[in-house]
Amino acid sequence: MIKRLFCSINKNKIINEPPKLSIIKDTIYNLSSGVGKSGVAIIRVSGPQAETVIRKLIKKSDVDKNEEIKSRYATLSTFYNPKTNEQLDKGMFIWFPSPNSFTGEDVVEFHIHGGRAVIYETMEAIGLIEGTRPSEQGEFTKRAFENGKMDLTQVEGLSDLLDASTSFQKKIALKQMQGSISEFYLSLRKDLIRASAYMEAFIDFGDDAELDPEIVDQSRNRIISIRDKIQQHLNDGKRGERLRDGANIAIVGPPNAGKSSLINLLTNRKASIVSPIAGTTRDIVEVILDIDGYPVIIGDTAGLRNSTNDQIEIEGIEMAKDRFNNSDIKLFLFDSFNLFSQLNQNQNLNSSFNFNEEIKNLFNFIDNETIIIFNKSDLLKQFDNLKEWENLKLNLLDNIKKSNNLNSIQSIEISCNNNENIKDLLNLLKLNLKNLFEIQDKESPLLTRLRYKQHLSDCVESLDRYLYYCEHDVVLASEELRSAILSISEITHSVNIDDLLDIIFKDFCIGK
Ligand SMILES: Nc1nc2c(ncn2[C@@H]2O[C@H](COP(=O)(O)OP(=O)(O)OP(=O)(O)O)[C@@H](O)[C@H]2O)c(=O)[nH]1
Repeated sequence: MIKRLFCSINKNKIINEPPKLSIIKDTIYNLSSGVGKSGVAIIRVSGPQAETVIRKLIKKSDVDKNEEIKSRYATLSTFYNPKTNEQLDKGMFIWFPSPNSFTGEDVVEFHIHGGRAVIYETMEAIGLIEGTRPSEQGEFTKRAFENGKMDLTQVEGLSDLLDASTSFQKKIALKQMQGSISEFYLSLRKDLIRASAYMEAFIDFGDDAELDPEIVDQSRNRIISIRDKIQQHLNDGKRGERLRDGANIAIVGPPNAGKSSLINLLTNRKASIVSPIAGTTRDIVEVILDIDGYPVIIGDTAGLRNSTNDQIEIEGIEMAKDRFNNSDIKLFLFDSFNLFSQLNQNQNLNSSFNFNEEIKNLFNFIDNETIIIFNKSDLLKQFDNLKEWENLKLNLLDNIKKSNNLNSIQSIEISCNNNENIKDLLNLLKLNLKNLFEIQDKESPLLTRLRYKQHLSDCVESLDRYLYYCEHDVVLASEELRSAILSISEITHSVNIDDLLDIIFKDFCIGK
């Protein structure tokens, strides 16, 4: 049996460590507020020279040379160029001495007027002070990470927060930045360490120890439940991906049903061409929308018909079908007037509707996330047999439900021209989006990065191998447990840190 080697430390031995090198870091500065003219601009300075920067820029009377600068206090002051003594601006500064600052270093924030010249001259003046230099992209956050102010998931949360364009994205990013994801993964890690304690102890005791089958069983059961928890977290139904990229919504239907009219109504602008000519939309017209805080990409597709010889339109129809099949929410639009006219001509509810093959094929893909929309309800008002229209709708929905094995089917009647029921349609969409985005298991956070997915999958694989080995080979089983723990640890504190940091901080702005 392989035994672990321990290094014993002789406490009486005097260890001559090499003297520690004190690495003097540059003091970095940059504009932390947005670029461009603004009421107030904030220049952040971080590093050992931060206090010197304050003292060099302000008038002596504002803070006496020997006086301690009040921390976390907004001090009104006039700022001067330390070389020319020319006034730069009148504003405020806030002093955050280490370690209670964003970066963990000494930090000062100058709140000045947001004009280009004021910002430029103030930055130039700070640059005159020895040991200072402009920050690189994400360098403030990098220092915060290096100083243990945040872990990797929190840094990524901050990056997402800066990129968030809808309120749901913001909500999740804020939670992540404040440590919700770290807490979840750290507690999984802790559970794994606890569950592995027995195996480790057994190996440490060596050949003399006997495996207590009951304790092995307990340990194995604990690992199985942790493994299942991770697997459940991994099966998040692509919620995390959707949060970043937006949910895909496709509008499909026969030509002239009003698909472009609907997308224009939902987006409140003319995104797609509306015309009475069938086959107007050929390509997929995509619009990014924020519906109730959820990010959404909505696509208007080519009208589905098979009576065309137009090669471009045929290609557009193929793309529409593909988009429909791969969408999170499908809006299947019909022209109510057209449908009802067919009935009035045929007078036979049971006869199959005159749908073209392309439409009939797509019926197979109608699922729980499809909303059947009967548009142009305004045109129905001219008929006096509307009861039959209700029967016709029920008949059609029933047919689809039966052939697709669905318990229920979502449908709504609207008029794009008269704005009828558009609010109700939006509410239906919001409900569907809520189900898509919001996780049922409140304890488990959203999987917002592919990186987490990879480490978690590695962890599950190691745990599966552990479960296989633990019956026959305790050492190998224990090795697998250790590598499972390492995989989880990598999420918050990656081992290949430099490569990863470069990727993460590349997305940051210079003042962050
Ligand atoms: N009366 C009425 N007409 C509508 C309504 N919605 C759309 N239309 C009209 O129907 C015609 C076709 O509308 P579009 O929005 O271009 O239809 P489409 O489904 O995008 O058509 P294709 O691009 O050919 O697939 C236009 O003349 C619209 O003004 C509605 O609610 N009521």
